[in-house]
Amino acid sequence: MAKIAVLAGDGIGPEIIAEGLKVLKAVAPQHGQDLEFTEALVGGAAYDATGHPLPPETLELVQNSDAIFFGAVGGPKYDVIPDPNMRPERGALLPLRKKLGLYANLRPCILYSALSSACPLRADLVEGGFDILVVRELTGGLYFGQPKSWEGDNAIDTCLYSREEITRILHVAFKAAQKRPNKRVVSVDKANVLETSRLWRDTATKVAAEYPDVELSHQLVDATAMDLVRRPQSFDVIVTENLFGDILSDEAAQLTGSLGMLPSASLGQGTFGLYEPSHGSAPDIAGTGKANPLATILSAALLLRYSLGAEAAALQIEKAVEIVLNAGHRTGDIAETPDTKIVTCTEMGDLVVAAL
Ligand SMILES: NC(=O)C1=CN([C@@H]2O[C@H](COP(=O)(O)OP(=O)(O)OC[C@H]3O[C@@H](n4cnc5c(N)ncnc54)[C@H](O)[C@@H]3O)[C@@H](O)[C@H]2O)C=CC1
Ligand SMILES: CC(C)CC(=O)C(=O)O
Ligand SMILES: [Mg+2]
Repeated sequence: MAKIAVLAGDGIGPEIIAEGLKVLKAVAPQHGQDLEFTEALVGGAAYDATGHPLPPETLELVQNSDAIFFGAVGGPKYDVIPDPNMRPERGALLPLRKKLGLYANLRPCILYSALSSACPLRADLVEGGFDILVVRELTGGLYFGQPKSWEGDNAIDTCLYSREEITRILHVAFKAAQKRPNKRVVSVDKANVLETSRLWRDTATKVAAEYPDVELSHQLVDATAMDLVRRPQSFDVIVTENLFGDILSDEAAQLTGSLGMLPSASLGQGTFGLYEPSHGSAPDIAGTGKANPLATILSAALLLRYSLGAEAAALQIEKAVEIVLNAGHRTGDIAETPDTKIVTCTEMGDLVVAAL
């Protein structure tokens, strides 16, 4: 039996996780997967209940699980907690990633053909769709480097990377590229001004020598941001550091129609992983039924693929999502026109279950 820790979190977290669970519970038995789900508090919900965004019980649960199914954390209510390290993002999500060694964040940005008109780009730029895999380094860089402080009118964040940290994420990217038809990696940095980026570029060039079948190119992050909207189809695998990957993947997500379409897998050395939509807690739509659960449902597929090795089950979910989209069902964020009939978060989950 595989143990899945379910951490729904804040805002739309509980709404989208409910739909992801529905799908997991429907598909797993069809593939001989016996899953045990245990829910625990995280983020603002945990802070409200226990005074800590990552209570020891939650940490213990995840450390004894095979995978984490995660919603989202944070929201304006928690931005005023005096100690920033007690806020949901810095007090729960980042420590979870770091403590569990989840350094590789995979974000597959795929434009489904049914959603081509939900993409904000000109039709001729995305005809035939695109399939970009963003490989984001997740436990280093500016989000974690010390010192980190704000005193009076001065604040500091530290960007720190070791060659070892860069090497291991590059191997993830090159191995992923080897399995894809185009076998191309763009390593994104800011090597014209940042020392960490100079080390990154040097390391990328060295690691590339071990993958002669994969084509490596380097690009500065500002130009990548531009090219994503100018020629998205030119990208295959993008590998980059934590902050750049955070920003570029939201940009790429919108090209697929909505941030509500972008799943993610956060992986380390073994099969353990944390699976969450790439978006946040969307406080502006929480409780309205407007949340798109597809990023979470697609993250459930990644959980089956990477932590449980259940490729057929993962493909079944991905196919079901495609069927639902091809049939014209839309949540508001991916509606093409004001006249498009909108389904709720729960209805979208039900439609995917029905299409499995
Ligand atoms: N992994 C996590 O838990 C993350 C947490 N956050 C936190 O979430 C809170 C809100 O942050 P924002 O900057 O507003 O980012 P956000 O990703 O929550 O929302 C950005 C925009 O996208 C929309 N959106 C996001 N997910 C959607 C979905 N599934 N369906 C339909 N629309 C969706 C929202 O309504 C909003 O207009 C903050 O406290 C932030 O720190 C942000 C990103 C990731
Ligand atoms: C707390 C943030 C780093 C979360 C986020 O924006 C992300 O992981 O994409
Ligand atoms: Mg982000």
